[in-house]
Amino acid sequence: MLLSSIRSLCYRGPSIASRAFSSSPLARTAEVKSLGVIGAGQMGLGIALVAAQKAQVPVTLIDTSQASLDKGLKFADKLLAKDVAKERLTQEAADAARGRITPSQKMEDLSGVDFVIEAVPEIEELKRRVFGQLAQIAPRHAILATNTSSISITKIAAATTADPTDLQAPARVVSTHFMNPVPVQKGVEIIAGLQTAPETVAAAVAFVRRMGKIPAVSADSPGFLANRILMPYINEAIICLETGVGAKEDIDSIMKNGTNVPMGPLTLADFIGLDTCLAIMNVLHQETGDSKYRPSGLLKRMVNAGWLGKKSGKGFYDY
Ligand SMILES: NC(=O)c1ccc[n+]([C@@H]2O[C@H](COP(=O)([O-])OP(=O)(O)OC[C@H]3O[C@@H](n4cnc5c(N)ncnc54)[C@H](O)[C@@H]3O)[C@@H](O)[C@H]2O)c1
Repeated sequence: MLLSSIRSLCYRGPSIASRAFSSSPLARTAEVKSLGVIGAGQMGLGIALVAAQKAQVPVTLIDTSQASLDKGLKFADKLLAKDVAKERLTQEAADAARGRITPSQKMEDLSGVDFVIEAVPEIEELKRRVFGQLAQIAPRHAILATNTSSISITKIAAATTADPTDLQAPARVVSTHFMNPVPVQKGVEIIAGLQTAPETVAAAVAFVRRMGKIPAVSADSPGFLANRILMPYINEAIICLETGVGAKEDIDSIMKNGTNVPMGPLTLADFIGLDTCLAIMNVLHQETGDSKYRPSGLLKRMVNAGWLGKKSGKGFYDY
């Protein structure tokens, strides 16, 4: 079922990129022996930690900010210590997982990895710049994955064409869209751009399975599946707050206790990050031109105020 979804979502025309890539040894994904993660924020850190623990591959974790790397690794230590305390993990396994993660501020340290997952902020220009660099640095067999929540994979893949001698780079770009928090959520959306080779999608599916995750395939459509459904729900909850339909506690309470989800939509928005929620709503609104996706005014004002949710200490609630 999943494989037929992959086939129907991937372009299967006679592209040079696709033909060249299909003979690559990476079609056999057991050969993914090392991972690079770009961005050590809440998503990148979680991806690095789960890959080190479950897929047991060495991970090079890149961030331009030393403070983010320090904060991320401190958080990894805390998560591992909690697992050891609860006897979900032995101390040896925790030490081994932590020892597989190497922090760095240099993209050049990705020159030997087999698979890269980018998790920098949801800004199209930034992601395009990172993929432009990555295509020049990563080995020519490496899968180049993005964790974008909403930006077109086709556009991100197109940013890898700076080197005219590397025709197959866009065919190696795919999305592995992990859910937050990565160590807890099982689902991962896999999205192919127009240029993505079917082998790249198969490699992504196989690798996230090695990480203990459950892949689901989506088309390269605004918001993909998860955020196309989730974000209008969160946005509507914020509009209900803004227009006085309910207090924040009541909005969260009725959705939590009435639809059997672990937290209400405003708490969830705080956990995701209000900047990320706004960025996704903007993509849905701009790409579809449909006013039903217009971001709430309150969401915009909160982001302008720097109230980004849990990560900034203040959102709909205080942290
Ligand atoms: N937060 C969520 O719930 C969630 C869920 C799924 C997907 N995503 C997506 O994952 C991505 C990352 O989101 P996040 O919540 O982890 O963001 P975040 O703000 O917590 O972390 C981003 C990190 O990227 C670093 N960074 C910025 N520019 C960089 C560069 N050029 N090179 C290397 N590192 C750089 C920052 O220093 C920061 O540490 C976004 O695309 C987001 O849409 C987020």
